[in-house]
Parts: sequence; C-alpha cells; structure tokens
Amino acid sequence: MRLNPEKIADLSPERLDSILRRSMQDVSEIYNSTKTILDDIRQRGDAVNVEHYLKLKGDLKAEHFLVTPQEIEDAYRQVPDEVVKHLKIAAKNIVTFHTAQLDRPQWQMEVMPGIIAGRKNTPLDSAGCYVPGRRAAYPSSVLMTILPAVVAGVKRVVVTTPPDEGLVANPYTLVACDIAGVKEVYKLGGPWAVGALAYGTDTITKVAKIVGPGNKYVTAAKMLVYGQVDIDSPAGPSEALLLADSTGRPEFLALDFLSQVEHDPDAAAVLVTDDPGLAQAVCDEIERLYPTMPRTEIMDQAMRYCAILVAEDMEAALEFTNTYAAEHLEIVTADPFLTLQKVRHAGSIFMGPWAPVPVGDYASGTNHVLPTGQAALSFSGLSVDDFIKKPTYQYLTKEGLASLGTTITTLAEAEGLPIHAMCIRKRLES
Ligand SMILES: NC(=O)c1ccc[n+]([C@@H]2O[C@H](COP(=O)([O-])OP(=O)(O)OC[C@H]3O[C@@H](n4cnc5c(N)ncnc54)[C@H](O)[C@@H]3O)[C@@H](O)[C@H]2O)c1
Ligand SMILES: N[C@H](CO)Cc1c[nH]c[nH+]1
Ligand SMILES: [Zn+2]
Repeated sequence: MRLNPEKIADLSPERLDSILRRSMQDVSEIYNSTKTILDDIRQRGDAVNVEHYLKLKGDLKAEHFLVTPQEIEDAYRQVPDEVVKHLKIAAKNIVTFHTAQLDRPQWQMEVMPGIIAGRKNTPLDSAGCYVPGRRAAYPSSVLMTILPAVVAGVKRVVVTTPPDEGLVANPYTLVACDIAGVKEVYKLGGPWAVGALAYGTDTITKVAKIVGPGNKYVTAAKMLVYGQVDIDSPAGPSEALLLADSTGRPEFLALDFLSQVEHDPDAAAVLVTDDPGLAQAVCDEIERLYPTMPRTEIMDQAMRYCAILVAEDMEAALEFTNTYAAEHLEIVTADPFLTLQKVRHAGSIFMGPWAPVPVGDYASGTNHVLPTGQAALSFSGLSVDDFIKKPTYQYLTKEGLASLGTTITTLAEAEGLPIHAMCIRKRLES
C-alpha cells in the first residue's frame, strides 16, 4: 500500500470533497434501497424479518429472534474468563464516566416576582441499542450503548444484533449484554433491526429511541426512521484524524492510522501535519507495515478515503481539523492541551502520544458511539443526555401573571392569535 503526502493547498476540489464527505456519500447512495426494506417492515412487520432470515434457519418463526436464557448460558461457555474479567473492567470505567454526566434532576428559579420556571429530567421509557456484528464482534458497543441508558434510568433497554448461520448471536456480545443487565436481546441486524425497533412488530414493541453504531446500511436506516423515533447520531463507518506536529512518532501514527481503517471498507483515516518529513515517514511506515497486516481486504477498499496531508502551518492544519470534524481526533503535538483549546469539532479527542483511539474504543470510560462523515459539526457522541428528556414547567401567582399580562396580550395580537390574549385577560379580570 503506497500513500503519498499531499499538500492541502494542491488538492483538487473533487479530492477534497471526497476526503471530507467520506462515508456519508455511501450512506446517501443507499437511501432508496434501505427505505424499501423499512416500508415493508412497517407494513408487514415480523413476516419481513422471518423471510429475510429464513436463509439462516429453515423452520424460523418470529419468536426465535428473542435470545433465550439458554443461549446466554451457552455463550458463557464459549467466552474465556479473561474476556469476561476485562469486559467488567471496561464497564466499570464507562459507568464511572457516564454517572458524572448526570445533571441536576430538577431545578427551578424565579424569573420575575411571581413567575416560577423550572426544568426536570425524565428518562426515556425505552431505548433500542443496535450492536453491530459482521466484520467484527462488538461486545464493547454493548457496554457503550446499554450502560449510559441504565445510568440515565431507562426502564426498558433492548438490544438487536445480527445473527450468524443457524440464527446464532455472537457469544461475546451476549455475555456483554448479560454483564450490562439486559434481558431483551433480538437476533436481527441492519435495516431489519432498525425497522422492527422503530415501527414495532407483533413480537417486538417499538422503542422511543434507537442508538448505536453500524455500517452504512444501519446508518441510512437510522437516519430514515428519525422522526418516527429519535436517534443518537449518524454513527457510521469508523474514522480517525491524526493531527500531529514534528513531535509525532511515525511508528505510532502509522498503526493508529490503520487501526480505524480495519473496521470497514467505508472507514477513513487522515493524517494532517505541518511537517513534510513526518508525513513522508508515516507513508513509509504504512508501506512497510502493510504486507504484514491482517484485514487488508477491508483496508484496501477504505484507502479511497485515506490521506496523508501537509498543511502550510499548524494554524492551517487546525483549520482543516475543524472542517473535517472527525469521529476520533488524535492530537499529537508538543502541547496537546493548548491545541485542544483550538479544536471546535470532533466526536472524541485523544491527546498526547499515549492515548491512541483504541483506548476510548474499549476502556477509558468515554463513549465510542460517535458521529461520522462530518456529522460532528452538529452532533455529539452518545452520552447519558441521549436518554433523558428535559421538560420545562412554570407556576405563576396572579400578581406574576398581571406583571406580564400586557407583554403576552400584545405579542399574541401581533401574531394574529387573539384567543391566546383572551386566556390572559379573562384571568386578570376575574
Ligand atoms: N461511529 C461509531 O460510533 C462506530 C462504533 C463502532 C463501530 N462502528 C462501525 O460499525 C460498523 C460495523 O459494521 P459491520 O458490517 O461489521 O456490522 P453491522 O451490524 O453494522 O452491519 C451488518 C448488517 O448490515 C446489513 N447489510 C449488509 N449488507 C447489506 C445490504 N446489501 N443491504 C442491506 N443491508 C445490508 C445486514 O443486515 C447485516 O446484518 C463498521 O462500519 C464500524 O466502523 C462505528
Ligand atoms: N472505533 C469504533 C468506533 O468507530 C469503536 C470500536 C469498537 N471496537 C473497536 N473499536
Ligand atoms: Zn475501533
């Protein structure tokens, strides 16, 4: 694999656009085919999923999608104790970090004399967590999606995950579900899972919100059901932007670059630096490593969204960083905390030479469900806030209403809504 340094200033508009849009172009290309599947599920429910998964299990019935206690027991027999132990360590850090995100449960203030206004937190009644599983297993995504929902106080947490031959779910995923305390797990993947969670079927009750990562099919489906249910963010094919100055070590950066690309043919990695020497050294290191790497059949395809970029100076590198709005941003500079002050858009940020992205993928406690394809310009990564609604309330004394009466009636009449004004006058005359 030969990548060559490219100067940002010399990129053609087409190349720049492709680097910036990355997986979002793939997601938008499959909206029509994904919508066909979702519409079918909305109309025919379980029957569509049974037809789709008949190829995995001949005598399939809709009840078989629900994972049984026996399947969880079988899963534990296949998962080494060592993995269970480390899933629990990761879970502990995720719970610690996400518990710190809990807001004041309720607060109120006197906006003006006699006008009390407040806000309270109410957890969602239900959440559906999509846990991917085709090109890799994702027990870590089980923890990243379920635990924040549990911390938020969601009563019904449901998991869906794609099954293999024989309608069998990944044992690591099932064990992680058990550790996180979820009992309602369905063996369904891609748009079939998203459709069932969004519209409900005879055997699966619809949820209030669908969260969790996935490939372009999952991401397209989530974006299409938004409005019917809430979603977290377009958390699609993984990506990393490495922002480095001359302090960066090529042997670390080359592996960090490839580590996110191994996820998916639509994944992306970009290095941006002001140091042409570092850019060249990282290209050379990737070329040296590549023949020794696993998963190159996936990475070969993802290379279309990969680049080693040289900026005029670090200010220009930072400008690119804020435009790229990466899912994961590594800051490998002489003073990463200073650089952090200038970063406005990224899903999760990894600072210094000892914090590669896999740290947050698994165990530092931050969430790995993050917006991709420039969605970090407007979305945040998954957090406890995703599972909490915040209704506001107000209580007024008669004097409080009187002090605002003219303001409200004037504005109501200006908007051409006289009955709004009557509600106020009637009370003040009483
Ligand atoms: N952004 C994030 O927060 C984040 C976190 C973890 C993982 N990820 C990403 O999750 C993804 C996992 O992908 P995966 O493929 O291993 O598992 P997946 O579960 O996301 O996708 C597999 C499913 O895709 C569906 N599918 C496949 N081909 C299809 C087609 N032609 N039409 C309709 N549906 C189809 C099938 O239902 C299949 O079960 C990767 O892209 C990875 O980078 C993202
Ligand atoms: N890098 C992924 C988010 O894009 C998360 C993950 C899970 N397992 C390994 N990595
Ligand atoms: Zn990863």
